Amino acid sequence: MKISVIGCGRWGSFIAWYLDRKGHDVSLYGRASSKHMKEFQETRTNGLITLPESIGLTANLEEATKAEVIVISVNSQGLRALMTELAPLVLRDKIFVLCMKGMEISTGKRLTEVMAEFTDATCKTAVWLGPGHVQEFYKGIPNCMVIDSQEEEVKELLIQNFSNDLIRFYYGNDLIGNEIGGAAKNVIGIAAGMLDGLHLSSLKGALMSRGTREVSRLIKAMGGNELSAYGLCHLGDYEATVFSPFSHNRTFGESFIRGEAYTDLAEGYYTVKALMALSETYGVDLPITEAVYAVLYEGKDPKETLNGLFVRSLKEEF
Ligand SMILES: NC(=O)c1ccc[n+]([C@@H]2O[C@H](COP(=O)([O-])OP(=O)(O)OC[C@H]3O[C@@H](n4cnc5c(N)ncnc54)[C@H](O)[C@@H]3O)[C@@H](O)[C@H]2O)c1
Ligand SMILES: O=P(O)(O)OC[C@H](O)CO
Repeated sequence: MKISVIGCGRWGSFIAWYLDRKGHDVSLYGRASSKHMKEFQETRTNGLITLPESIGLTANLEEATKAEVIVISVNSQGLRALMTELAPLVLRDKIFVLCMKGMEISTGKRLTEVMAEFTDATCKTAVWLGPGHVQEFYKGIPNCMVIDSQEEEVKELLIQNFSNDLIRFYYGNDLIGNEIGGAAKNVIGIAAGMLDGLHLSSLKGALMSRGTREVSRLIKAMGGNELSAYGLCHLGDYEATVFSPFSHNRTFGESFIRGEAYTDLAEGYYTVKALMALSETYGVDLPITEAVYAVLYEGKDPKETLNGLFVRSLKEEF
């Protein structure tokens, strides 16, 4: 398959490497101003991954849209700007694959809903979610992921053509649940980092249990399948987020508690805002999300906020 990957950061560059390794004809697009693209053009490496010569590097967006499959892996808040830039090219008969975990804060939309504003009926959109860090895949450590789409034939095509010994893909069947679950796991990842920063890592078991529970409530209220919170998009991603030293979201949470600056993309920092709005819209109680929001955006003391979670009225577990 001829595939373009848009977004040449940590994840987009890995996807390009992975799909090239799978035998596809891959090119990687990055803006000419991008430091990631400059690094790849000059050295073919970003320190995490080295791209073989078989992967074309381009800073020409029109060229990137010639492929039949267009994978997008930019920061979630940047998707609308990217699609606005693509709009004059009038794209038809394309399959877009979103490799991103977030939601649009300004509208509260899931990323496939943002895509729907920009694509016509000839274009199809899928999401690719689940656990995995470049550092591990690149060493040959396998993992399981999920691809979901409203179009059955698109799921089939992508899963058949993308699976191999490194990634076992499952067929998703709950776009709402998978998108919300994938985005929300980054907020739980920040909470996990905060616990690490407070030397309370032993609470991560409870975080896993209660985090999945609150996300499952939200998914159900939004019309999705609550079980998706226990699937690869969310619970299945906790090892890579709640526990991994490679997780940007977990590291961001820990750095925040320590008062240290953190500059890499931590999607949960933005997603927490979108989840707060959804909590209100759907009337769903999201105590962990609220706690993360209070610490990040309202300047609340982390330890006191945690104590606040413990003194809420006592309730049934399920
Ligand atoms: N296991 C997984 O599924 C997994 C793993 C890592 C990251 N991710 C997701 O991938 C997404 C990207 O994360 P990352 O860690 O690669 O971030 P990153 O900051 O390393 O890379 C993002 C890239 O997007 C580029 N970009 C932003 N707007 C653009 C635009 N309009 N046009 C072209 N390029 C644009 C930036 O220049 C940057 O190079 C996030 O949503 C993240 O949650 C998923
Ligand atoms: O490094 P993080 O926290 O952005 O997480 C990356 C992936 O989503 C883990 O599967």
